[in-house]
Amino acid sequence: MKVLVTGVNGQLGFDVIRVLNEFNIENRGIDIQELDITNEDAVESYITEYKPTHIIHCAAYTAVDRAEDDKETCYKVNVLGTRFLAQSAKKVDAEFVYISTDYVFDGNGIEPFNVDSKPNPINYYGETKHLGELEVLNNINKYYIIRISWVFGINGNNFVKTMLKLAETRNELNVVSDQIGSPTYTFDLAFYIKDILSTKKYGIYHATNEGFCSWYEFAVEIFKTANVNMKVNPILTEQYPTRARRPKNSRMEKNNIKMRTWQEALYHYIKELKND
Ligand SMILES: NC(=O)C1=CN([C@@H]2O[C@H](COP(=O)(O)OP(=O)(O)OC[C@H]3O[C@@H](n4cnc5c(N)ncnc54)[C@H](O)[C@@H]3O)[C@@H](O)[C@H]2O)C=CC1
Repeated sequence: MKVLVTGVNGQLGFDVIRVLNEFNIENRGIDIQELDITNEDAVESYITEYKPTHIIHCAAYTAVDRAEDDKETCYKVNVLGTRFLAQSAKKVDAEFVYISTDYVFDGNGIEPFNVDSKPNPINYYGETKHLGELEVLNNINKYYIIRISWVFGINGNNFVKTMLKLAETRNELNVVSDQIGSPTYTFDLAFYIKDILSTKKYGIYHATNEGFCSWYEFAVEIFKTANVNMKVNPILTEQYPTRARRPKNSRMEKNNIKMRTWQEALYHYIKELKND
């Protein structure tokens, strides 16, 4: 196995490399400095030269609110970048892992979305991630599309770090309580992704830590786990307007995937953060 990982400076790519190294799997992690995935020629020559057996595509334009005003860049990275990578993967006969998101769904109802539910994104970022999925489906047969949600990892910024940072200057916070999903630790995802390689069970997957909660419940658990005193007040989405709409129901049904609960994952994550 020879694995190329994009987005290595991001949350997930960083942990994927950590896990591949732990298992002595030959790999190379790259980010925009080494290869801008929106440059078609550069992508093709990079991949035909390195000849990976697997590509784990974690790079993306992930600024959900900014995407509404910077559609061109978001499209180039999430749609064209994915197309170029998938086409080049096919040329060298590499398996392709595309990381997608709960934001491909509209969030209507209260039932979990399953892998066959129809995507219907309600913000531009979600739209481009869905178009990215279609690029994968149209360009390569050996693919794993893995939809993940509410990610937290050691490298980069996320909700957990934001909450703990706010606690340095505040003792009361309002947090949205009517968006429900599954917080997920990138380290757990990285193990899951490593295990799926070469299974040849190509298709679409939902991978998250076990259990659902609101951002409000997530925040309460973060402060409890980190032993921080904080008054957290539940508020409605309407009371916290953002540039991009967010789906209210981000519950995803998983197909035969058992991961530890988000609370257990959070406990280990905060322990790791404190050791930093
Ligand atoms: N953060 C989250 O809560 C969620 C993330 N996802 C998906 O998971 C994947 C990983 O997310 P994160 O690690 O949180 O993202 P991140 O934002 O931490 O990292 C993304 C990386 O992509 C790189 N990148 C951006 N444009 C590039 C370009 N033109 N060429 C090469 N590299 C470029 C960035 O430099 C960055 O290091 C993404 O596909 C994202 O859409 C899905 C659901 C939730």
